[in-house]
Amino acid sequence: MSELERVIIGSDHGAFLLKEKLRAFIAESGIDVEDAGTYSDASVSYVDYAKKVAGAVSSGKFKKGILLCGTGLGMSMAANRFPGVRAALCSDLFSARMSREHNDSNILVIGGRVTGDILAIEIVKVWLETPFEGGRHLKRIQSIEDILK
Ligand SMILES: O=C(CO)[C@H](O)[C@H](O)[C@H](O)COP(=O)(O)O
Repeated sequence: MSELERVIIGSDHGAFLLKEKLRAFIAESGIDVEDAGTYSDASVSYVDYAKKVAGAVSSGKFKKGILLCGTGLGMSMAANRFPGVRAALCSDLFSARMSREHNDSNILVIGGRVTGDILAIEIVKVWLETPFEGGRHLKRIQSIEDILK
């Protein structure tokens, strides 16, 4: 990993086991990872965990977050309500890389019932390692924030 940063990770029950695997992978990579839950496979609402992780990124406490649920859809919808959050649902390596290079995504979302564990780990690795390109993309991502002004 070239870019050592703190990361906050959260999931609902639909991706609890994947969260445990990704958390271990991130920690083994030497990156400080905070676990926002959930802490078992008991049924919970993804919204509560989206709020924890997206809130922490939106406030600037964490630069990057990872959210996981069954499909990744509910987490994406909830996380992208937070100012400054650019949550990207990725199920392939190209999208993960482009979400960083072009969109400066600050939350990666993966569906644990969609994406296998090995691919999910590769997606996390690419996402954490890929820098934002800036340039022509900067104005575009800034203007996302202007939409609701
Ligand atoms: O994206 C989601 C919600 O929109 C997730 O897939 C949830 O994990 C899923 O809805 C949970 O479903 P369950 O039947 O309650 O396990």
